[in-house]
Amino acid sequence: MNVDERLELATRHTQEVVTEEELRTLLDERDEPRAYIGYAPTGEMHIGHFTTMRKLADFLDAGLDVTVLIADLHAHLDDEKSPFDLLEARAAYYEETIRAMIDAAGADPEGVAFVRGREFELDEEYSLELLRMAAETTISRAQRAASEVVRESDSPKLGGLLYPLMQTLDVDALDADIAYGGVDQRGIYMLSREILPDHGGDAPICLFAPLLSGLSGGKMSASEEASKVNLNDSPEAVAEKLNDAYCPMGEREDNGVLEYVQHLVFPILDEHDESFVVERPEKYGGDLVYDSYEQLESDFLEEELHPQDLKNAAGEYISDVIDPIRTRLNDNPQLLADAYPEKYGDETSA
Ligand SMILES: N[C@@H](Cc1ccc(O)cc1)C(=O)O
Repeated sequence: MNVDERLELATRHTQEVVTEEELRTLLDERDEPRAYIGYAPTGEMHIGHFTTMRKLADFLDAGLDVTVLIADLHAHLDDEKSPFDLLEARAAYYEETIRAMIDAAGADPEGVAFVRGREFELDEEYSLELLRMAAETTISRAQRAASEVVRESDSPKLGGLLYPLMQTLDVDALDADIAYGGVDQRGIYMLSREILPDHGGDAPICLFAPLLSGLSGGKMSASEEASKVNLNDSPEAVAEKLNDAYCPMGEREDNGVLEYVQHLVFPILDEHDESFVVERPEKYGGDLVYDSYEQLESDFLEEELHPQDLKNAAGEYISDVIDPIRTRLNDNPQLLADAYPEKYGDETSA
């Protein structure tokens, strides 16, 4: 593969690359540059996570050395989203689910390194550099950097300010050339680009995935169950969420159904050389077969493809795509029971 091909693979379906020139140079100079993505194990994982994660398959194909950081301490630093005594259980659930997602995306999870934050974030050298950074960074700068990520509150805690500094130090500790994440991570990594060179590291090249709409229109919300498909939702639950989704005839804006078909379903179908089939009775014109998202979208915008038909088909494809992950989680109910005892604990603790 030449540099252009690797660049195209590494950047497709992303929203922003900072900067493409730096990335090209990196790919040109190095056969196996290092990329990482971090996840703070807080709420349950959903198809938004899967969409972001799917790109790791592209990274591996482009010859990158990929690390997934399970940022356990960050999950607690962010307004105690995860209680301290649940960090290990949530980290275990995230790691297993992420492995299943990588597998379902057509890549080999064995080819990805997994690391927990606390394995290196408590090292002396790391801690010392963190204190130096804390001494130099203003509260308002740290707050601004983390504002899209750390939960807002009327009385912000110190943990949320250390959060972006530690995320910055992680880049260096993991020796990553590339930081990848949702575009909500942008503020933090722009801070990293600015200050890391003064702290013994290099400014990371950043790749940002788009943040997709929720299914009920507007942003996907962790607290709004109907707005997202969880990775352990049954086929019936997926069908129901899709059926209730916001998907007005001929409209693209805030249309989560279209976005998931574009960013999750099509890339995975492409991987298997399959097309997207919308089954329709003969009297409504018969089946529609799409080989590309662009064809599907143009039919939808021209109102050739009815929202209900799209929802039915999208529900089945999304359900198929998450099926191997659902199976892994159902085979090991203890993972969810330990990670979210209030929601799943009773089912298995008898
Ligand atoms: N900020 C990321 C988690 C993360 C933590 C530390 C990192 O180094 C990278 C990413 C999130 O929102 O989930």
